[in-house]
Amino acid sequence: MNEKILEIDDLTVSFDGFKALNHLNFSLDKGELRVIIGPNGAGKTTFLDIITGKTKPTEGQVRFKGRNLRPYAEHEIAQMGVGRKFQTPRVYLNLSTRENLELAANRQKSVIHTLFRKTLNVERRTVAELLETIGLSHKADMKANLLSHGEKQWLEIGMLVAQSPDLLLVDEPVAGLTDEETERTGELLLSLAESHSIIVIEHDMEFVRQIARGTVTVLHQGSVLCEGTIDEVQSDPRVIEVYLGQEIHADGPISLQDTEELLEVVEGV
Ligand SMILES: Nc1ncnc2c1ncn2[C@@H]1O[C@H](COP(=O)(O)OP(=O)(O)OP(=O)(O)O)[C@@H](O)[C@H]1O
Repeated sequence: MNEKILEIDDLTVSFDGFKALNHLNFSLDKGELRVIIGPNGAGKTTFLDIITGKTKPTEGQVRFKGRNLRPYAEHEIAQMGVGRKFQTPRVYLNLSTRENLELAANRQKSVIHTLFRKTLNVERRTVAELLETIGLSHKADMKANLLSHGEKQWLEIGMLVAQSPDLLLVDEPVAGLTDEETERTGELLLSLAESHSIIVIEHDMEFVRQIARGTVTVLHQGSVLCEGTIDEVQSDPRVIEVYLGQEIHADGPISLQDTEELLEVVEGV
């Protein structure tokens, strides 16, 4: 059996009695890139909040590298090797691309000797390597405020990678990007997936098709509705139903093309 980097058992998160996550079970293999999709309100953000320690479970357990995360604060979980990329880039606009990366890399150095990370699993990449990875070597000395939205996203991904996380959590990385930027973001995530475990939350189904090489997880009403390849989940009548918010009655199996058309309709709403 593959080594698990993340294991979530029977997790429930209640907000004043409302279950944002409801008896959710999930696991991620070390080195896996997993895409999570789900309609609005499915619990995707709460799911990431639980892994990073921003929100604590009402019931159930999250284990990262075999360790129960419950006793640890958000910053401690980050030091243990969980990096999160928020939807909106959080880079220092008055600093250059290179300076932003240097800052992120140095921040890691200062915590290297903490209780949790006496040795680094992944050798820290140099700033020059990071610039190359994110495709911004030619803009290394440009102030971040002059970068495009897509370039800021890549810079922030580079800043996360500078901290050598074992697990990267990426929340809707292509919202507001051009088609070309979206494709390049996909290529960047696929190249990072060669050396990291990654969870990507995404709405854009075309982008999901670009990056999903293995299992896709569909969340609905705080639980895992189904898991499978992108083709399997897109042709699963339960997925179509929750995306449309209504029951689909079909005499025969629903074809992938039908599903894609339906999803396009849903996304276009
Ligand atoms: N702090 C909170 N207090 C009360 N309810 C909350 C809180 N955070 C989230 N919820 C509710 O939990 C449910 C799941 O929210 P969540 O943001 O995790 O969903 P999501 O899948 O990320 O949705 P979206 O795709 O719209 O971002 C929603 O119904 C939301 O209103």
